[in-house]
Amino acid sequence: MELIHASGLAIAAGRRVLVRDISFTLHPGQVLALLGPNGTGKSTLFRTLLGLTPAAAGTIRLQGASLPLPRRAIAARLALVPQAMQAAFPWTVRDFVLMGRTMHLSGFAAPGKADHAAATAALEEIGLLSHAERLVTRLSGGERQLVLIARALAQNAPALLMDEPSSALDFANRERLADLMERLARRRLGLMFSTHDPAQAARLASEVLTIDRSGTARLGPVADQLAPARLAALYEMPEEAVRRGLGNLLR
Ligand SMILES: Nc1ncnc2c1ncn2[C@@H]1O[C@H](COP(=O)(O)OP(=O)(O)OP(=O)(O)O)[C@@H](O)[C@H]1O
Repeated sequence: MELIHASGLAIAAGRRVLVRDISFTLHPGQVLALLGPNGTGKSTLFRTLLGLTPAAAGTIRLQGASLPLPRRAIAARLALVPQAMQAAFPWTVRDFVLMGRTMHLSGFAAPGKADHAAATAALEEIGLLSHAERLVTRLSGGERQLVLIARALAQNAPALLMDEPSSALDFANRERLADLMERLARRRLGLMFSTHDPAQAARLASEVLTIDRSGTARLGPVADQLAPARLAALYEMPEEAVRRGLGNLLR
């Protein structure tokens, strides 16, 4: 069963079409990287897949069901790790992660045993269990990013959209996240993540979707998409500069 299927999709910010003709499929166990210069529409693509921003054209199917779908039906199929936490309220880490369970609760029902167990498992998975009673407003940027990942895991959706999930993480936590993503893929979750780091895409993904400044989307295997000439065209920079930037990745 396809977790996500996008066909002829055009994404827009307000009335401005950002990217035309995006087509891709995410299968269970697949890791798909999303690469492109700043402001080309990566976050907007995620918002569109989640039904939060209307598509300008094309179709999106989540596990065979076409958008638009009720919020709960989307949340049962797709979880998002957003780029940054917008938490003005001093929730504890545990309560914040429990919000990932909202779609499993009816109305204003209080979280039950299964919800607490899912939140605990998610915190444990990301190594945050000892931080469960801290306030999210007092966490560092990297710790907040880990909490966002835990909240998405607690949702128990079969597919995860991760918007630059390691941008604030230190080297050790980046490696832990990479290990976690590999574990999740082995458990047959589908993962789609945006990154500005071709090395991270090369390490984790089998396929790469790129969006360039002209609004063109291109899908292909990692080896083709991350070739220096292709990256040079994508980022509009000299191939020599790409080769310098990639350094050891090419050796
Ligand atoms: N709510 C909004 N209203 C109007 N324009 C928006 C809105 N959100 C985003 N945009 C515009 O849409 C374009 C794409 O933004 P988006 O955040 O999707 O890019 P991105 O590829 O994720 O960027 P980055 O790599 O910098 O995170 C940008 O030009 C941005 O200014």
